[in-house]
Amino acid sequence: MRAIETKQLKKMYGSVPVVNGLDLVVEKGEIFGLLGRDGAGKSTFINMLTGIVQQSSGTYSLLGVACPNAQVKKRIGVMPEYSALYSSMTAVEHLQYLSSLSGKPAGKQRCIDVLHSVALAAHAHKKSREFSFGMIKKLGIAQAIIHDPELIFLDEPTSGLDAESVLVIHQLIIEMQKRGKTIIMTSHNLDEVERLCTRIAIMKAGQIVRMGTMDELRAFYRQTVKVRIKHAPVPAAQREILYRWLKTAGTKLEIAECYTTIHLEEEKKIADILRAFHHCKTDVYRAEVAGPTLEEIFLDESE
Ligand SMILES: Nc1ncnc2c1ncn2[C@@H]1O[C@H](COP(=O)(O)OP(=O)(O)OP(=O)(O)O)[C@@H](O)[C@H]1O
Repeated sequence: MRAIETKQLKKMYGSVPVVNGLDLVVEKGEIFGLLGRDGAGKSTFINMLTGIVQQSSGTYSLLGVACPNAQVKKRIGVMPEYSALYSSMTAVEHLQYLSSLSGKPAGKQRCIDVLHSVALAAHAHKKSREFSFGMIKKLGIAQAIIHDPELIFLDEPTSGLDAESVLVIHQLIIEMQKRGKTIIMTSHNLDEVERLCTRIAIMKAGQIVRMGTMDELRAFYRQTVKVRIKHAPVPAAQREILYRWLKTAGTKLEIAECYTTIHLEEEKKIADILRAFHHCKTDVYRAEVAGPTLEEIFLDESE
């Protein structure tokens, strides 16, 4: 079953398309990562799917049901971007209250169990006015899952949390997936996305510019091979000829005194590069060939 399907989903603010006609399918059971620089449109996209923002055009369905739909809302969980908390209510009281609003009131023990799963059980009975930023964030995740939803939206679930809490949240996300839940998450933590997500979409200016599993993204980029060469300083008389040649041989050339990095379309061009250095009377000490990391893919795409 499809957890999410959007067709040409669009949001305009004035004349600016902030989300520009997105077609996306997320299958049930996926942990789907949305990446993109600040302002790429990730939150707006999620806000449309969760009914917080109304789309300008296009359609979407959640859990196989055309939306917006009040019944489906009960089957999804949303971590709020900014939690509006009642200062005199404890964590447990918040969860009890919020779950009752969702139509699936949670008992005290269920609340404590969920707080435990987000590493907040120790503060279960603390009033929210005494909460730190990290505690508020964890309560936001607890709020998203308290009613045991099938589809969970997490907007930067671990940003600002300490390392131990990050691990607890990662474990929670993995366990939820094992229980058949679908998770869609945004993150600026590329390691996290790489570790957790079954598929990743990279957003830029309201559009998805690249999407796939980590292996697919890597395979796509494997077409360009990054070669980093450590070499002797290039003799002044040879510089122009070598640099001109390198520019025609590859893309994304970075030149420093004794290091040159170049992206090549084909691996077999590496030999030509090394010959060019030799021809220009420059000793090569080391040549490293690297596939792209997710960070490089992300930065390339969102430039
Ligand atoms: N209510 C609004 N009115 C006008 N413009 C808005 C509104 N909400 C968002 N925008 C603009 O839409 C664009 C996308 O914002 P959005 O918050 O969706 O990006 P994002 O990818 O989630 O960024 P971040 O990673 O910083 O959260 C930005 O240029 C933002 O300024």
